[in-house]
Amino acid sequence: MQNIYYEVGSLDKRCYEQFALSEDLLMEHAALALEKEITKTFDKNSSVLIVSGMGNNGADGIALARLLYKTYDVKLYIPFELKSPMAKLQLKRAQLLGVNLINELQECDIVVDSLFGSGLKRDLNEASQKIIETLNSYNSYKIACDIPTGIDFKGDISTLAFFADVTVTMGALKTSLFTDTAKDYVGEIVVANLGVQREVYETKTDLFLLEKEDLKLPLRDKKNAHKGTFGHLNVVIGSKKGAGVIAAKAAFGFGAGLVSVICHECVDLPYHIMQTHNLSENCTAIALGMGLGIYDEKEIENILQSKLPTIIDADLFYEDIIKIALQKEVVLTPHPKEFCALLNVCELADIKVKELQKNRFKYVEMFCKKYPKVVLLLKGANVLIAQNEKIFVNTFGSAVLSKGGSGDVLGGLVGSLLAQGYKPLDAAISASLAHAIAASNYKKNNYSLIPSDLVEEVKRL
Ligand SMILES: NC(=O)C1=CN([C@@H]2O[C@H](COP(=O)(O)OP(=O)(O)OC[C@H]3O[C@@H](n4cnc5c(N)ncnc54)[C@H](OP(=O)(O)O)[C@@H]3O)[C@@H](O)[C@H]2O)[C@@H](O)CC1
Ligand SMILES: [K+]
Repeated sequence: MQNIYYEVGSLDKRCYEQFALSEDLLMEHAALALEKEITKTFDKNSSVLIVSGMGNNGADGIALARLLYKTYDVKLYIPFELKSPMAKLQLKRAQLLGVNLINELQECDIVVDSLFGSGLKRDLNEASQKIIETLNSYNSYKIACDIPTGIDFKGDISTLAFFADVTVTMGALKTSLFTDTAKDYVGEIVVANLGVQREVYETKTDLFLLEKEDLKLPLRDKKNAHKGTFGHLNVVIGSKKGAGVIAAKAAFGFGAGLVSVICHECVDLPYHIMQTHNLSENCTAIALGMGLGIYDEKEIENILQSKLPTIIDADLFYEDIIKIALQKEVVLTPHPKEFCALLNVCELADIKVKELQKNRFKYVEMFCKKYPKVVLLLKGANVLIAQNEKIFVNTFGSAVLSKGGSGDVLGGLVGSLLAQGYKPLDAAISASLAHAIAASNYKKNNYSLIPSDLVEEVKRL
């Protein structure tokens, strides 16, 4: 797990005040990290186009031009008059060496975007948009300094943004790199140390980036065990029966000892999934909401009042009845539209998906403040998993999963881990990672995955 921050200005300030590091020194390390990203892959004499803006992001790029001078074929393009004192100082240094300043963009082996960084405040003007458009059209290897130009501090893009292969971000990870909008632009993310190790630079945070190592599979180390040792999940089947059946199959494949569906009509089930009319006596967790449709209010009310660990998905986010469960440690797995409905039901906000997507962290925080026991898993290109004040980001998902049924598999995986005794937050984290990593292991192509393929990949983790 890695730390994430809303902003790192205060961490830079701490470096100056507590460790007597200078802005110049921090910037030198930023430029060294950019240099490393080039020298590790590209041969000497490769051509490098560096596009530098008027602020300190630009200054990082100009410092890089100096570091690469003589070994690489550097072309430095500065489209606007420099404003920041550091940028002016870096340019003076570069000019004293004789760095090649160019007046027109030229396609090179490598492009470094240091036009705007964390200081981007307004929409990109026309000239900047034109530059980014041209850079994006190049076949070059594209490196963004700190953050791709065009992505603002909230992670939003108002006009357009630089498409990076890699983003070398300065000091620490920022939330702006992990919005759904930013996902297509940031490429691989590398953190640059700014003169001290990250554990020194970073302070306490409640935001975390999940890594593969955070996936805790339900591996069995007990030898003296029977099926009851691994729990019994009850999946409530609704009017769209397939959803619950998909969840039940996924749960079984992810280690639940027993899985039953609660359904009053006949359902086509594999032999290893059982059917019941009421909660099973030895039930250890419940999954409900997927494909629910029209429901019996009394029955759902009873289930929501149960003390058993519960995962709730889909249709119930639109219903007032869900409030019964929100003072408990339930796991909720809404997609953005469902989360908007839930915020409305909970009288927290009346917003559309567009507004939510621009402020995912804000609305997740708002919800968790009101319901600190609930584990919220907000689906998206980057999944946010939150409880109380902590938010975890899962970036392993991809468009492979953009299919009907993927969410039902996730619900089943969460339910399976709950049934096996995982704490709700741990169940949500490991299920979400298993879901996304399994999908990325599917090698056929990125359009044909169906729920049963996904479950097969989960079984192979
Ligand atoms: N602090 C540190 O210790 C370290 C900082 N580091 C680096 O500094 C970067 C942050 O630097 P920064 O604050 O100077 O911001 P930056 O992104 O260069 O742009 C600001 C300039 O752009 C202008 N401007 C803004 N929007 C505009 C628009 N739409 N259209 C036109 N102009 C616009 C704005 O003008 P103003 O609003 O002031 O009029 C201002 O002049 C950070 O990303 C990292 O790379 C690293 O070296 C590590 C150490
Ligand atoms: K940039």
